[in-house]
Amino acid sequence: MSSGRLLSSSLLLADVTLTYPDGAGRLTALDGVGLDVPGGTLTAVVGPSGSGKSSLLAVAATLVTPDRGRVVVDGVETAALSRAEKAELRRRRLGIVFQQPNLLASLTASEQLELMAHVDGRRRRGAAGRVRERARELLAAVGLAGEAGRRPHQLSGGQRQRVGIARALMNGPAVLLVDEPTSALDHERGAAVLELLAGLTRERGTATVLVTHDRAGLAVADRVVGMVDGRLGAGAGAA
Ligand SMILES: Nc1ncnc2c1ncn2[C@@H]1O[C@H](COP(=O)(O)OP(=O)(O)OP(=O)(O)O)[C@@H](O)[C@H]1O
Repeated sequence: MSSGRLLSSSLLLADVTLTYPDGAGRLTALDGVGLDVPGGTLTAVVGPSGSGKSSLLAVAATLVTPDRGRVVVDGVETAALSRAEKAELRRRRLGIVFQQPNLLASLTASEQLELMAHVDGRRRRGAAGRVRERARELLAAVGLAGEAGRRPHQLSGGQRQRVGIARALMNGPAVLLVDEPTSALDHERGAAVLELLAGLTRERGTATVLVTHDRAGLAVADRVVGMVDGRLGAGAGAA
């Protein structure tokens, strides 16, 4: 094991501060944030608009570099990585689920997932068949075994979000970052998507961070943290 790796947690943020330019000064979006999410657990982050939730996800995703602090993804310290190394880390160890799944209109559900594996670029002999098999397995895991051949316009909003979740899991990520996955869904479909995320987190051992306003999200979480003015605190019931 190289010295840059830690085994204790799959996502660790320590004393993370992020500021943005704001006129003549700086706006503090994250203020000394610490978060430790072990594999196989789901942490829900709740908080008012502008409190820093999206910034937290962007930093955890290595899309934005904080002014200060550590971001450790699956044991890898990210501070010293080049842009290319961060991109590879994202492809191999991070899964991201967005508010809208942004599926490609011309591809079937299975092809949306297969594309992820090809972008990942790990090609082996016979890989295409295995990639297809994995896509089918994941679509079955999100309850879409019968929909693998359907294109986005033939799927409901909830089904499209499930495709987005399966796609995020395609490369076997250690860390799953989820941003308001139920905002476009009715209560019942939203609750089902959140239950699914919690189940997949335990089954696949991902360290999952879920930003949500949805009370059903709090119910499925192992831990709820509240975000106020860029700071994290215990947040059970804070939504
Ligand atoms: N690219 C940026 N440049 C400047 N300021 C930004 C930028 N992104 C976010 N901010 C500011 O940082 C603060 C935190 O924003 P962030 O989007 O992380 O909050 P949020 O909790 O996700 O909000 P919402 O729930 O509305 O999505 C806000 O004051 C916001 O205006």
